[in-house]
Amino acid sequence: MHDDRDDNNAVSRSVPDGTSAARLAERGLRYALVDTASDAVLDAWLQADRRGFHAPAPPADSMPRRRDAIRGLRLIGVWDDAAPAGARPDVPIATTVSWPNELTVPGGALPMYAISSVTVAPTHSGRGIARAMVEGELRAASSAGFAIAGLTVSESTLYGRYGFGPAAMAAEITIETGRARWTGPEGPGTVVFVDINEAPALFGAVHERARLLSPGDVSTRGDFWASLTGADEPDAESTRARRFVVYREPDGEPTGAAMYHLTKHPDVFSKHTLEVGCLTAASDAAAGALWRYLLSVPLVQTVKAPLRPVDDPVRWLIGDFRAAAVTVVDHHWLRILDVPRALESRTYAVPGRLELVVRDALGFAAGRFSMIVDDAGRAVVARLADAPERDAGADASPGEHMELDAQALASLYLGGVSADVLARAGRLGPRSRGAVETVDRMFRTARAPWLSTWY
Ligand SMILES: CC(=O)SCCNC(=O)CCNC(=O)[C@H](O)C(C)(C)COP(=O)(O)OP(=O)(O)OC[C@H]1O[C@@H](n2cnc3c(N)ncnc32)[C@H](O)[C@@H]1OP(=O)(O)O
Repeated sequence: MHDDRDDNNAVSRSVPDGTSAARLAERGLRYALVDTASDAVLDAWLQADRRGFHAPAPPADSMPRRRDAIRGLRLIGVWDDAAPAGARPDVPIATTVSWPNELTVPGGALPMYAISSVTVAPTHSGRGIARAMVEGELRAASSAGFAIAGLTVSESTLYGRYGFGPAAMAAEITIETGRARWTGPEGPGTVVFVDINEAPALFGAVHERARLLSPGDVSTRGDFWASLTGADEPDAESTRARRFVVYREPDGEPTGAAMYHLTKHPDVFSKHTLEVGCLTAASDAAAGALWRYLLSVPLVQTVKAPLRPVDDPVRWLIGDFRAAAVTVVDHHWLRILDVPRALESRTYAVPGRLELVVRDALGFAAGRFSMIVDDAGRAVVARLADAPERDAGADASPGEHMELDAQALASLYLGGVSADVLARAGRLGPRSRGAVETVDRMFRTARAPWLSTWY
């Protein structure tokens, strides 16, 4: 298994991008790595990050924990040293954070450069600061040897311009419990309540197995499960409302975990809404048992589960298909930085040959590539000379031709969208039509890609 810690050290120490530093310096702004040895500097960065997402200032006694959670990461700040009197010059006007994690892909996993906390203070928006930071992080990822970068987004309009594509969708599932009637099998194990103190370790252990079953899912950072469950802030009102259940196999092994809270109906005590904060499962039996449990909680009229896989089997586990309403949203956005390495890191459903011509305004993925997949589903991808036309008569013909941009390539990568859909939407080059069926046979996966968390 890949060890994230080695990459983490390399990433957090690597210098900030010179091109972006120069671009921002022209505007009188200082772009730099955050000095993670200094508590005061970390606190100022955290303040900027929370302000960027309109979050309340954190309680003072939570600061040591918050600092520890980010100290090992690559933190970038942008400072306006010419801020007028009264403004706090130590608080950055823009932030990003990055760290290495592992992305599950069909047939394996590969290191990924995760980017988050991209914020620019409203006082400084619209001046190209976010662009400089995101491009800087992509250059940093590429020079550190990452083949792929990823992020989850506050708005889906932000990252396509940098070559990110929506690669794994999420389903928001709303189920009317009164109509649902369980028809699925009964698992052999048991659903039990667990205390919040036990929740982070149990949820983390289950997810660590579950994430490897879903292309598109990622490894999580050390503090992630304490933060998601609220175990790091047990007295907060939102935490106290949460309930935690675990599915244990007959031998006691936990293979599923769910967290939820109830939103009370203002008038009718039997019409509450149960909101699922997390459902992670390493087996179909565990997922089914947890769904069955959630749909049977008394006094609940509606169960709402955001962030589910688009092919969640739950609609086939209940008696009334229309008891469940499903809305699909973009969720995991990926950016391919090294085409041969990214494509060679996953397996493919059938053998085949392709010639890919990738356009990329930022350059990372641009070029012509031959892709040959063998009978075992393993790919060999090679950069070809940049001649615009291949020699049609040559036996070494790289295969059917597909022309696309970096964003479309990222969306195709995990099989989350078909080339047919992209072609119908005019997202592939005009000469790509002949390759569509081949690409779809090769890239398709048994399961829809899914990212089970935010990061
Ligand atoms: C991975 C994550 O962290 S997702 C979280 C993103 N951050 C947030 O949602 C926090 C609140 N928002 C913000 O902090 C800022 O408004 C940001 C980060 C979204 C944008 O910062 P800015 O410095 O104003 O962006 P910048 O001026 O660099 O604009 C870059 C490009 O994005 C576009 N853009 C900026 N804001 C938006 C928006 N809300 N919707 C669509 N496009 C936008 C600009 O038009 C510009 O396009 P172009 O370069 O192709 O011409």
